[in-house]
Amino acid sequence: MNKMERVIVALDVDSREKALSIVKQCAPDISYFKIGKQLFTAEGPQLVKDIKSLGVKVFLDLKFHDIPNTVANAVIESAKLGVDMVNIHLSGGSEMVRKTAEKLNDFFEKNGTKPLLIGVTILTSLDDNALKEIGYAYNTKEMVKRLALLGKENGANGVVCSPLEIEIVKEVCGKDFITVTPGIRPEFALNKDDQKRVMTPKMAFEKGTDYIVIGRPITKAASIKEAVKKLANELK
Ligand SMILES: O=c1ccn([C@@H]2O[C@H](COP(=O)(O)O)[C@@H](O)[C@H]2O)c(=O)[nH]1
Repeated sequence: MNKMERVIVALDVDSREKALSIVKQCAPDISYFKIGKQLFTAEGPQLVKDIKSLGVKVFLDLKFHDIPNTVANAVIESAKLGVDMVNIHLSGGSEMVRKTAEKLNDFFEKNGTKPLLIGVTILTSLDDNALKEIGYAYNTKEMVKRLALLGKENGANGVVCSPLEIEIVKEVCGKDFITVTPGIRPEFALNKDDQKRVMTPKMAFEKGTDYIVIGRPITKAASIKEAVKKLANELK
């Protein structure tokens, strides 16, 4: 896959019309889109199916975090929508991850297809001070490493982490364990907004990430088409 095929654009908008307009403006250079809590809450599962029917890939970013039975069943409902990637919070614990992975494997046996199961490690909006405030005993790098291992050992296909931890995740979990990295700020839009652990897209790919997630630098650009072009140039 070339780099642009590994760019996931976050559709963080409040309506179907806006989401479909972004998808159209990104085409044909970008073919992977992320539906998160805002858009899903506004428009529901039908929009997920409709975006999938355009022939693009969908990452359903609902970051499930609950008791094992609830998370596993919610992930199965996501799989039924035909999405390509789903995620859960790894801080939900090993039993939650294992049960979800097992249920997804059963789903695969019956349907011949399943989404990638990706575990969220530490949100890219958090830094070491924020982890201290929450009461975590380790810094961001160590926490990401520990949670990534927990994910790998219990059946996740990869993790969401910041680009700063790509190398450590690959080192401890192996190069085939997928990294999905938000916290991406291209040279043409370096404002961090609420992100703390960031990197440029070019550097993130150089560090070995599998996918980058990018939202506002593209979706809030004066011209989405122009921003996509600039991103493609940066990645050349
Ligand atoms: O740790 C995480 C997990 C998910 N996200 C999501 O990625 C995008 C990033 O958007 P930007 O506008 O490029 O900052 C957004 O949908 C988040 O919910 C993340 O940023 N960090």
